[in-house]
Amino acid sequence: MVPSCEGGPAVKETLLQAVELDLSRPWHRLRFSHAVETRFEADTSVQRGRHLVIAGIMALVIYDLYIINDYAFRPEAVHIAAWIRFGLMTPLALAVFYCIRRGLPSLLREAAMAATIVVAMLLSNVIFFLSKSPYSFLDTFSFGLILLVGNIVLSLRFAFAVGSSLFCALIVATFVVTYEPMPTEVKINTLVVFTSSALFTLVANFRLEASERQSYLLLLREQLRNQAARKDNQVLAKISITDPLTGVANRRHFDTMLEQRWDEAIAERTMLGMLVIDIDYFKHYNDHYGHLKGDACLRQVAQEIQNHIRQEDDLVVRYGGEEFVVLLPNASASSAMRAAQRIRQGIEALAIPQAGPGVITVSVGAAAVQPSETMDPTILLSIADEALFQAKRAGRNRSVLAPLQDGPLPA
Ligand SMILES: Nc1nc2c(ncn2[C@@H]2O[C@H](COP(=O)(O)OP(=O)(O)OP(=O)(O)O)[C@@H](O)[C@H]2O)c(=O)[nH]1
Repeated sequence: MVPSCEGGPAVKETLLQAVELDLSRPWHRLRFSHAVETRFEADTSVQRGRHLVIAGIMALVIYDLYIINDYAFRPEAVHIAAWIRFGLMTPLALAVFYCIRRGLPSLLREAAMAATIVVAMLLSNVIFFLSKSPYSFLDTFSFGLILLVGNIVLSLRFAFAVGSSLFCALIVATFVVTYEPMPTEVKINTLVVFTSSALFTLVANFRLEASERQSYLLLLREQLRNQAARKDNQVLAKISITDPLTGVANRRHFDTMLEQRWDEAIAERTMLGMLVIDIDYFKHYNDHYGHLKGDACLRQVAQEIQNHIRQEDDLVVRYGGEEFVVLLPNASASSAMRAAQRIRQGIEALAIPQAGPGVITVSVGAAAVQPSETMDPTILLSIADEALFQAKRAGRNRSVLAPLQDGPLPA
């Protein structure tokens, strides 16, 4: 029985609270709160159905084998016993098992199984009652076995175990008391033995269900807690690599990814491209509109850069202040330059008004190299940065491709 953990975080949160509450419920309360009970049923119903059917078939086989018993000490009634066992009890029980196997709602499933126990008890009483054999009543002592099957082997849910035990007691009492050939002392003894069997098996039944439910609660709580912890870890991991203002990657993540992409490029013998993007005259914008508007502008620019890259492969990073870096795996110098132009034009097209005349623009330094073991990955950043410097010097709002292009760099 493994609890499943479906549903969103909020659902899991409330479920966890409900589980905690259920764990502190009074010892005599077996049922859980509604949400947990529903989950318990969903998680256990298939396995429980299977258990009921397998244990039920075993019990039925033994019930039918009692025909040997009938033959041994009430041979004159063996036909009627056979008819009751094979003609009535067996088809009825098989029909119930079939329905359970197909899937019944929990209450119906338990009720059907409890009713099968009551019918087995009724028919066993009918068999001994109809026989004229002087020893026929002897098997009333074994009726406790039927309780054993219902309350322990099948482990009927406690309420149903109590119900079926009461019905069985009523049936046994009725048949035993009205059965003439049985001496009174034996009747008393039969009823005492039966009642004690009922009580003992009910105590065992309660403990079985209580411990099954307790184990389920503990397991479910463990799973929900683990999931919550995993979720928290994922959130923390994401926070640790994200720039809080713009939502793109931060510099720490860039350092890791640059190394990683560099090694991949060496292994796969591919080019690695990079863009360094800097907003032009951002100080003017900030001074004119204030820091909050400046922040909003940075967010817009970051989003626009994101719009022009390959979402799965490329990485946008806020490198610092108003400077962004884009890492472009498997990109030649010309494709890095095309990406630079798309981004630069896209940002200009946003038409964010600058402090003076015109709109917010960016300058871009683009570079691409073929990485090798003898080179340091930071060289790529240096040459892209140098290209950015050229773009700024040449008047801004432009992209400049670093002179070292598709060929390998000197060590
Ligand atoms: N609003 C805001 N401004 C920032 C942030 N980080 C850096 N800045 C501002 O970005 C501006 C950068 O200015 P400079 O480095 O002088 O560069 P510039 O004015 O863009 O000039 P050029 O780069 O030469 O075109 C400064 O005014 C910083 O205060 C930030 O997180 N939010």
